[in-house]
Amino acid sequence: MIEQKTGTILIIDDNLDLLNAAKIFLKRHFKRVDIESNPNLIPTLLQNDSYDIILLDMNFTRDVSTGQEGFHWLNKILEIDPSAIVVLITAYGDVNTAVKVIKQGATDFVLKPWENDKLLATLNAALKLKDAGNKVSQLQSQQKTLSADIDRKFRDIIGKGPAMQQVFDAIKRVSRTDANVLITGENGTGKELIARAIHRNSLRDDQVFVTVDLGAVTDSLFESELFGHKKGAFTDAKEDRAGRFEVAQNGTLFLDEIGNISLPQQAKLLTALQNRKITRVGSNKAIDIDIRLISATNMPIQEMIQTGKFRQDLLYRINTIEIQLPPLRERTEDIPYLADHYINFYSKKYNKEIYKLSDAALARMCKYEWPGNVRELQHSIERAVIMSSHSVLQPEDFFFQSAQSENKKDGGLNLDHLNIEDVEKILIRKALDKNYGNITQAAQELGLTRSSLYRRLEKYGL
Ligand SMILES: Nc1ncnc2c1ncn2[C@@H]1O[C@H](COP(=O)(O)OP(=O)(O)OP(=O)(O)O)[C@@H](O)[C@H]1O
Repeated sequence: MIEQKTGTILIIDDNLDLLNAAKIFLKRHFKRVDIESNPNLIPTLLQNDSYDIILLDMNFTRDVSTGQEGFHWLNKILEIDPSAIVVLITAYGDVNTAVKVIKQGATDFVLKPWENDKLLATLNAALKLKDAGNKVSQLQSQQKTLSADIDRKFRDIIGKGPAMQQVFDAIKRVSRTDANVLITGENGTGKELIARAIHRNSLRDDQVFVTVDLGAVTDSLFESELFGHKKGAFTDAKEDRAGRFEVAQNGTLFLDEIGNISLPQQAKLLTALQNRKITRVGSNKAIDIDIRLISATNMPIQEMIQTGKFRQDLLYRINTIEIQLPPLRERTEDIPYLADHYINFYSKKYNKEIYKLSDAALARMCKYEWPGNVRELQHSIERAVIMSSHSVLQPEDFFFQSAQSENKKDGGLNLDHLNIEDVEKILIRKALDKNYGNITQAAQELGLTRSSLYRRLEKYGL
């Protein structure tokens, strides 16, 4: 197979013989080699074309050998393109020249007269550096686009009532402080939404926001998921891998469902947070970590501390500031605004002409308990928008209507003797039956994430 030549090179030197000889030799190894004897044309050349490497002489005026001209043109090139890879051509091979050249921003230098093999080796190394730089900036822009895409769906936070206004106020106060924040609230109250808003308004907003659903991380993978591992550390460790702490370096780490981790896991997490260092599984090298930590839970953490299920010292580490998100049933004043927001959103998405809720539907919504909170409301509206054939949504367009009436039919349950867990169990069984055991659909219907539903199935032995 013929190897594809890569790399574009511009050589600038006042010696035409040298230029031609270099071009003939380098053309055999690189995709394109341009030559120029007049350095004054450098700005025009760089505006019209892009080069992977620029090979630049240090002296252009006859009898001048101070190298000042080379530095002048080096600065000009870097002004035009700060990521340019410039290799200087110098007649002096001393350490002073080398240090000066690199300090001024050149990548390397070659000695005149050069040996072709050495020149080739220098240019190949410079090309590798350019490729690596290109890859990094490509990955950075990919990462920015991906983050912006993920973030878009978490942008609009609706909350007109006093409870959410207090939350907005807290976001404003804490965002730029770098303090650790614990967000508490039932499923679907918007904990991740608020965590992302804090990150977006923080001093780290141009860095990554990394989430870990601790409820979905198994015991055996906890350390490797959070702290990473070295190749061979365990059977499945086929290669070195960074954990979430490292991936979040300089950014924000969002530990969701922190109330779900076991005591040994809490101890490991606490050590990492206290020392601000982590060690990959199978390695003994500690890595410094600089992250802003935001955690969230729907568990009653204070009760868990009383019963010895959550460590007090870990809580102190994570809850410098605590933000409590009220359940939707306690802020019904927000329901009309949330409903409007999601009706608009899903009407556009599904290309339907649906404008609003009927008064009767809104009244039903305000009475309903919303166990899955805003996520459940969002899904109910999505479903209603898809299914409805009229432009104003009616109570019968909503699933909760039938679920509740079915509940009543269901063996005439006496609600006075049921606790929350009993009701949860009934609702989960119903959702599973209705969706023929499909976890994703049942979870959606209940306004839960798949992992939250799995945890409940385990808890209730369903
Ligand atoms: N105040 C709000 N305004 C608009 N949308 C909201 C609001 N609160 C929550 N949502 C929406 O509800 C859904 C669930 O929110 P989010 O994932 O942040 O909740 P959560 O509390 O983290 O849930 P879980 O505990 O299940 O992880 C998301 O689609 C989110 O955009």
